[in-house]
Parts: sequence; structure tokens; C-alpha cells
Amino acid sequence: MSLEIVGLLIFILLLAIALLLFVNLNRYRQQQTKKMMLDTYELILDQVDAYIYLKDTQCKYVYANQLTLDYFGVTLEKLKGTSDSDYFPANVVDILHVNDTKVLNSQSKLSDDIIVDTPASLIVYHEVKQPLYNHKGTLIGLIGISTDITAAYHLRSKLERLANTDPLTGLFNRRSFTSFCEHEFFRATRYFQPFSLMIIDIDLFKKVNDTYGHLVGDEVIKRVANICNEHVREADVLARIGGEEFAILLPDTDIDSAYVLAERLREAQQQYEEQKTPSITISIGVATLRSQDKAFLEIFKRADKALYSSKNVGRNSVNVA
Ligand SMILES: Nc1nc2c(ncn2[C@@H]2O[C@H](COP(=O)(O)OP(=O)(O)OP(=O)(O)O)[C@@H](O)[C@H]2O)c(=O)[nH]1
Repeated sequence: MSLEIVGLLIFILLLAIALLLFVNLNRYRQQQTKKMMLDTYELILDQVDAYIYLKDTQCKYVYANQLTLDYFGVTLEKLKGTSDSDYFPANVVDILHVNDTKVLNSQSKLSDDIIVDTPASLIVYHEVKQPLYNHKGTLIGLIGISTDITAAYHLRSKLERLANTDPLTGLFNRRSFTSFCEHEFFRATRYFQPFSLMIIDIDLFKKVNDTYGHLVGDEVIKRVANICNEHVREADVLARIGGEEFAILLPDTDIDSAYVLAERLREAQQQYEEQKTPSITISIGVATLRSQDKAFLEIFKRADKALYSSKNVGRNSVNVA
């Protein structure tokens, strides 16, 4: 072999080595860039104030960001292959599993509020879950993002309570009472069950205010609210529906039983007031659901008419319409 050929072969070999090095270096650079990008994404996900996680199609965890890992008290390695039953109480696991299955089966997005109520705490999460696909478009699991909405939940509950209750007595107000009654009207008519209604009014209350002042009047209102409260059963709904006017919704109660309850309440109030100054009495109107009633308002109007009759016969009495 001539010297030129050997030289040429060495040159080709060196060129091939250089090319190989170049390709490998490029591949290495690409891998490094990819790793840096992944590290950056992980860093970002770990700093997001939300629980982010991936589950496979068997609902087993494959990834979770740092906030989730801290909450579960595990490392990423330990998390892999575990499921919700390792971290949540049984009732919560059931709900989470239903949601996961829905997302995987329907392959569509789902959002829900989850209440995790344990003896130690009550935490509310808003979770959004959606199916996860690989590059080929095959379903490989789901991605979930949960945010802690406990503070908003408490605020919403408080606002709801404020909107539905009377501040003086803590009883339901007229608005919420009406909605309970309308619901009960449809339930009772649908299942052919009885229900009755009592409207209770403090007698000559204007005189109490005029003689003793509004603060004493308010105390009297609270007294009546307390006596009513002591006489209602668990299923009954007691509300303050006006200034000195109360109402009790009595599910599964016919007119005779409602009358007996109303008489008992009137007597109890009278007895309680014997030693009080001012000493008040109450009048009550009672009505019950009739087959021809088309709306709750018809029962309410009859109970109001019965109350009017109680006032007309000299107050401190119960009447039925
Ligand atoms: N203290 C107090 N008084 C109230 C409140 N809401 C309404 N009232 C008063 O309740 C009184 C109701 O008076 P009326 O409707 O004339 O009835 P009444 O004096 O009870 O007479 P009868 O119902 O016919 O027995 C009015 O003086 C109202 O100002 C309240 O929250 N606190």
C-alpha cells in the first residue's frame, strides 16, 4: 500500500472520528438543554401554590409536585405506584376514585369541590382533572390540579348563613323559610304525604314596644323564639318571618296533630310568661296541605286567615283553617 493511500485512510478515519464526536457532542448538548428545561419546569411546578399530580390509567400516582409531596409526606420515589387510599380517609377516596374513573372513561375534563373532613381539620379543595395522552395520542393517565379553597368555602358558608338567618334570634328568616316550604310542598304532593304550617304572632306587641321600649321588645321576641325552639321536633323548620311573627313548618303532620302541637306551644308560652314583665301571650293560625292546593302560598294564606281568627276571638288562642 502506498504512503498516499495510508495517509488518505488515516484522514478518512480522523474525519469519521471528528464527525462522530460532533454528532455525539450535539446529542449531548441537546440532552443537556432538555434536562435543563425539565429541571426548570420541575422548579416552576414545585413553586406553584397548587397540588399538581399525574396518575396512570390504574389511578396510581406517577408524579406530584413538591406541595403535594409535602402534603402526603413522601418523596417522589416513594409516591410512585401509590394511590389515594394511602393518603385520604375512605369517604374521600371513594369520591376521588369516582372522579378519576369519570375522567379516564369519558376522556373529558372534570372539576369538583372536595371536602376532606377529618377530626383534626376541615380542608376544601377545588380539583380539575383531565386526561393525559402520549405523543402517539394514547391515553396514559390523567393530570390533576387541586387548589385549597377552604377560606373561600368558610366565607361562602358564613354569607349563606347570614343571608338565611335572622340576626336577632338566629332562626331561619322568611326567605329561607319560604324556600324550605316550597321544597316541602313539592315533596309532600309528590309522595302524597301530609304537612302542616303554624303561624305564630305575639299579641299586642306594639304595646310592649310603646310601654317598655324596643330593647325590651327585642328580648320578648327572643323569649318567644326560645319557647318555640324547645317545642319543635328535629324535622320541623322554625323561622322568624316578620317583626313579631314566627312560623313552623311541620312535615308529616296532619291538621289534628298540628293543632295539638300549637295548643301545647301557646300554653307553654303563657306559663313561661306568668312571672315575666311584660307578660305576653301568642296567637296561632294552623293550616294543612289539601289535595287541591297548587302552591305553598295557598296553605300560607289559610294559616294567616286562621291567625286572624285567633286575634278576632280575643287573642291567646289557636285556630285552624
Ligand atoms: N322590638 C321590636 N319590635 C318590632 C320588631 N319588628 C316589628 N316590631 C314591632 O312590632 C309591632 C307590631 O305591632 P302590630 O302589627 O300593630 O301588632 P300587635 O301590637 O302585636 O297587635 P296584634 O298582632 O293585633 O295582637 C310594631 O310596633 C313594630 O314596630 C323588632 O324586631 N323588634
